Amino acid sequence: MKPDDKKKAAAEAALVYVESGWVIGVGTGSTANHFIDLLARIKNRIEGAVASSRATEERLRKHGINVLDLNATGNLPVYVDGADEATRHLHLIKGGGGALTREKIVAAASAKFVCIADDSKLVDVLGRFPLPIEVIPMARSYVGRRIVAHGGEPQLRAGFTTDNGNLILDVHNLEILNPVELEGELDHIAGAVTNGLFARRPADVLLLGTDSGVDKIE
Ligand SMILES: O=C(CO)[C@H](O)[C@H](O)COP(=O)(O)O
Repeated sequence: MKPDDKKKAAAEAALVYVESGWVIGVGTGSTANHFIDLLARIKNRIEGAVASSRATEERLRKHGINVLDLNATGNLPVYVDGADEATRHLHLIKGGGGALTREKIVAAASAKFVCIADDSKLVDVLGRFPLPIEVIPMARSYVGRRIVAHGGEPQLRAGFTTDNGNLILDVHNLEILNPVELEGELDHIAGAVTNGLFARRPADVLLLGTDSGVDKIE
């Protein structure tokens, strides 16, 4: 099965976590896009969705799905989003699409985080995928030096600005043996808005599209 078909299968399996009358959180990326396209089929049964990026907001609106502001909804029952890497402990690297800050906010405000991905995303140790860090532009060099002190190799994502007007440093060569600790340490660097580790608020369920169906890890 092609990776995209596996992503679609995982997205379809996430629909059972959506209940009638709910406002749900929706992530960003190609797997989340499959989920949005499938969600359109049941759009009349849900109240609406909170988007984790402008791109997602646009796609939801195109399907006629009601888009709501997180400030108006309060906490959400469920958030559905993809990941760049995931472990069996449900720790994730996210932010390949650069939406990590809004994704982390919506995940934090949701009772359940359902992560959808194809099985190529499952790893034993996080870090082969470069860890994205959103930084305030004036802090780019400072944050970079602090990352080097952590043993990482930061690379500026060229020509990219986040929905929040910031930059992304993609950090290579990290072997992340303790994601909970590293997430906290990186959170304390001045000028680093968000790092792409989702370990302090991990996924609650991981739905992985495989050649033989969808595996559920929880
Ligand atoms: O974190 C993300 C965007 O910021 C995405 O969830 C992540 O990059 C996975 O993308 P895709 O579903 O296209 O493989």
